[in-house]
Amino acid sequence: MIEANKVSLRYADNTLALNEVDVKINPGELVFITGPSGSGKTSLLKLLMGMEYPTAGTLKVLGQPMKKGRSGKISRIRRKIGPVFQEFKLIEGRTALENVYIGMRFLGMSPRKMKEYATTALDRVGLAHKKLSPVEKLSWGEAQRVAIARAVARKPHLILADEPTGNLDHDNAVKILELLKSFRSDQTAVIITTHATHLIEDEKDATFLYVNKGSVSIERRGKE
Ligand SMILES: Nc1ncnc2c1ncn2[C@@H]1O[C@H](COP(=O)(O)OP(=O)(O)OP(=O)(O)O)[C@@H](O)[C@H]1O
Repeated sequence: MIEANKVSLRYADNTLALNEVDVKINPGELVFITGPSGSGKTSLLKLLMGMEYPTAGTLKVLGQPMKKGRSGKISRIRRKIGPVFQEFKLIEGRTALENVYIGMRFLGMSPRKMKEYATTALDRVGLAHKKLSPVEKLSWGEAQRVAIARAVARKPHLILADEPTGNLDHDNAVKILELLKSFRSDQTAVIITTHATHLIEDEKDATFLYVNKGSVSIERRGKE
């Protein structure tokens, strides 16, 4: 589902954010990306989302080569990806339900189906009772769960979460990780960057990508 061969990313100012990364991720994998601040974790997620392109090497996501000039095909791939980024980009003045709809707007679904999927997603994140609340009236943790509902409502094949445990106390960080992990399925891989290594060190069935100064090493644990 993801195949990176000697992928590098050099930004316009010449910063080498990723250096010859080789990684293969299979459908249904749970992946944690860890590493020091500035090591390249977000850059890796941006490549997977098609927000940046490799400046060397080859990257395929869900069978699609991720390179410049393929924006039509890449936007079709993006529909199969559910991103949860640090700044949630929820739309104020709109309800939780409307914010989840917005994530599905380009999928060509009927309004009835969209409502059904959005309602199910809000239910899964424990916010059915807040679906008609404007998002600015929600707590930070609730807003984060709306962002997760928005990412998962379309039933993506790949969920990408950038530092979802940041800004959360221990109990809520554990809950958010459990919630994200619950969306893993045979078809859906879940990839999470986190600084909270103490919360994931006991994971027995997961893949760990350790990023250090743009290099990535991989450890696979569990059911092979
Ligand atoms: N748009 C950009 N232009 C130039 N350099 C960038 C850009 N974005 C990130 N960088 C640099 O690339 C390197 C990797 O950054 P990245 O954001 O991927 O790290 P990170 O591991 O996600 O860090 P953090 O844990 O602090 O979020 C850093 O040196 C950063 O300063």
